[in-house]
Amino acid sequence: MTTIQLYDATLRDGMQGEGMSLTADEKVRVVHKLDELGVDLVEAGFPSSNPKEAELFDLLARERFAHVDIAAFGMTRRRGVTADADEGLAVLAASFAPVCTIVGKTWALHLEKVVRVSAEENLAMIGESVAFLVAQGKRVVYDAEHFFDAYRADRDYALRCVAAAQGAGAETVVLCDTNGSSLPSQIATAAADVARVVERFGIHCHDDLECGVANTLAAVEQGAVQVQGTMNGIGERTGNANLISIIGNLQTKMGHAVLSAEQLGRLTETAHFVDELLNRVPDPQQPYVGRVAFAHKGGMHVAGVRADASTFEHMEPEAVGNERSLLVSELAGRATAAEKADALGLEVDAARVIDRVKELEHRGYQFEAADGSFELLLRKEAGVYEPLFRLESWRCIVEQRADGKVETEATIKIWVDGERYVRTAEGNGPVNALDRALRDALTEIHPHLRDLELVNFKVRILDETKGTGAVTRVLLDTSDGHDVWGSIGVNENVIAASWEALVDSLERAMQPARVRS
Ligand SMILES: CC(=O)SCCNC(=O)CCNC(=O)[C@H](O)C(C)(C)COP(=O)(O)OP(=O)(O)OC[C@H]1O[C@@H](n2cnc3c(N)ncnc32)[C@H](O)[C@@H]1OP(=O)(O)O
Ligand SMILES: CC(=O)C(=O)O
Repeated sequence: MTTIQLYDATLRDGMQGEGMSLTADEKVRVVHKLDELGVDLVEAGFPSSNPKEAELFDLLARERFAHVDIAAFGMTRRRGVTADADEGLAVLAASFAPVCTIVGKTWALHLEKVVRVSAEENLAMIGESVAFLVAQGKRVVYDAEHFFDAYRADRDYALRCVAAAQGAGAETVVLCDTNGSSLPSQIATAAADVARVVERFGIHCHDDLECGVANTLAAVEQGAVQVQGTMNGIGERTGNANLISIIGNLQTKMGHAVLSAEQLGRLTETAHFVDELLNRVPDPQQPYVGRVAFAHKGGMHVAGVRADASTFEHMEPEAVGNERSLLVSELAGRATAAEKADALGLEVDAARVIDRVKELEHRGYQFEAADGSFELLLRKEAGVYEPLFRLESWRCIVEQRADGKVETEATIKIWVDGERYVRTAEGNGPVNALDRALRDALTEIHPHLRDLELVNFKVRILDETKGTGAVTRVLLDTSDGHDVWGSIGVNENVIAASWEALVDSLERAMQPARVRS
């Protein structure tokens, strides 16, 4: 089977997306990550564009990569200058990068409105620019910008443009759907035509019609041997074709061994690494690598997965470094409760557990994001639940002073092992003050509760139409540094709802270690 080259454009085209920016050092880290993943070519940037890109190329020149080759990006010579006098091409020629990717025009609209050259002059710009870089010892990738729009406008001229690049020595000619305006059938027709004229062609798609990945695969089916894309599909406008999904599809659906099994197992961590560096929250629904890409919620689905995961999964999540999860909710059936209880080593009446979940969700609870509270519910049903303390009372005072400052103080009175604890604490809000007072008492007996961190606090009003009489749902995420769990509280009073979630979060921290499902 043909070997497909993986070409990552995250650091060039990806950075053309709104809000996308990385420092030169961060970009170097991305290249190392892509190298570990097994990407063949990384388009690191446009070295003649700005000082940061120039600095990046200086940094990259000192790095060593196991597999990846760096491509420097630029464009064909400007009109009216020779290739050897063109400043942009000179920067590419001087770069350490073994590969130079240059973009050139194909579409009459651009010849008329943007570069303002004749069709023949454009062919000369393409051929001379490629030939110049080849003569400088570079491997040249030629990006045929707007190829598919051009093909629809004037098929013969579009084919002459790519033939000119190939004739001048381009290693690969890449068909670009620059405006993302094409559908898979259009890509397939044009790519099949190109395959008759050009030996090695690649594909570069944008996602304006949400067809970026499908279009890329359609071109591969017609013989494309290089696939260009970006991590998580970042890029100009609606983004580029998502290389993560392209890799997943090529490898697991189309039989192209683009990565080793070990490298494929890094797909999820690589996708998340790039999101983290860009300060983006990973899309939970992203195919292959999203947090819920293999999450099952419908009771009938969970029952199927319990019998054989392939009943409701297109592949083993572990193969791409992801994991399966089962979501507990009012849509669950007995199988979900049974699976969760099994993982904790608990024996429960699964039907009763699910009835209880459904009844609680009807009252405003939501267990999907409250795995800690659900675990406690299971333990109560299994008869192995031990409360941390017995509550006598809690009280919160919020005081606004004349100078505008708001002070909060909480007092808790609890009983543990027959002993009464009364504690008062201040906080930056009622929940913080209650947490401090409660943990002040409990850490005397359970010191490790001191290490817990409340990492997320979400409040939702469930019946807005009732105004201040509405029910409030509080979701709390707690971390012990290794594990994060969610807990939930529901009450008409927001502080009471918060207290309930807080107590669940601490009680969950006291439960014995268990297996996750
Ligand atoms: C489809 C793509 O994604 S291509 C990559 C797009 N990415 C970027 O543009 C990011 C980096 N770009 C830059 O830093 C700047 O645009 C630069 C340094 C490349 C050029 O800057 P400037 O010289 O100020 O030109 P500007 O950005 O306005 O671009 C228009 C010029 O480029 C010329 N041009 C555009 N495409 C091409 C091409 N493929 N080949 C030759 N010339 C081209 C136009 O003719 C125009 O020249 P003119 O001003 O003499 O008429
Ligand atoms: C080259 C490129 O990024 C494009 O044509 O979309």
